[in-house]
Amino acid sequence: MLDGVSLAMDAGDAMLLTGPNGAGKSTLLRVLAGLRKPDSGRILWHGADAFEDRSMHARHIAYLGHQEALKPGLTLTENLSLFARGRPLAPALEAFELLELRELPARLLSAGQKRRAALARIVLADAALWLLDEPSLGLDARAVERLGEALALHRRTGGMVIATTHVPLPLPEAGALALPGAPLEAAIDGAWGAAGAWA
Ligand SMILES: Nc1ncnc2c1ncn2[C@@H]1O[C@H](COP(=O)(O)OP(=O)(O)OP(=O)(O)O)[C@@H](O)[C@H]1O
Repeated sequence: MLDGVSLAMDAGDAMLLTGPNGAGKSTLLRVLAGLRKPDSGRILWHGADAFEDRSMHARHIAYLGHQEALKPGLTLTENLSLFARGRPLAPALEAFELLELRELPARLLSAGQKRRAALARIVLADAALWLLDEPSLGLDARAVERLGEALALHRRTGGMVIATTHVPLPLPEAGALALPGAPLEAAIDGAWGAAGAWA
């Protein structure tokens, strides 16, 4: 499904992954995140193979999947603290207007608030490469604006973004990679493969 896919990123770059349902966008993101090994091809970070040193690769990555990965019984502050490694929470909470909700258990957050919390975790991660699977899913217009500001700040400071989407995202001057989708038999055969490199 991902045969022949090749992309390279530099500091400040952004890339949009598009394509029909089932085209392999989420799969490619998971491969890039080091969560799934490609059948063939390589992921290189400054020339070093990501799968030879997964913990090194993980340090460069902040990955947002479809699930928000919040512990429902913990407050937002407690949830984010799990990822903070001593970094202050306030800038990440502020970026998505979550300060007033910080003492609420995650189970009481609305779908859009949970998405904002998951995005705050990405900001907090302080990672060079953000891998975002449909980051604007469930966000209202104001939150999409805040997302745009967070993305712009990340890129201005040398960060990189790869995002899947079915809708326009506030990501100006992003490159685009359209995955065409694959015949059902190819998906069933498990024709995985990816090649990628970024300087
Ligand atoms: N672990 C897996 N084993 C086998 N097939 C899988 C696995 N995960 C996903 N697939 C299949 O791979 C294809 C690509 O899935 P993927 O989630 O990457 O698509 P997508 O482009 O992100 O789709 P969407 O736009 O619906 O989010 C689908 O046909 C899916 O059923």
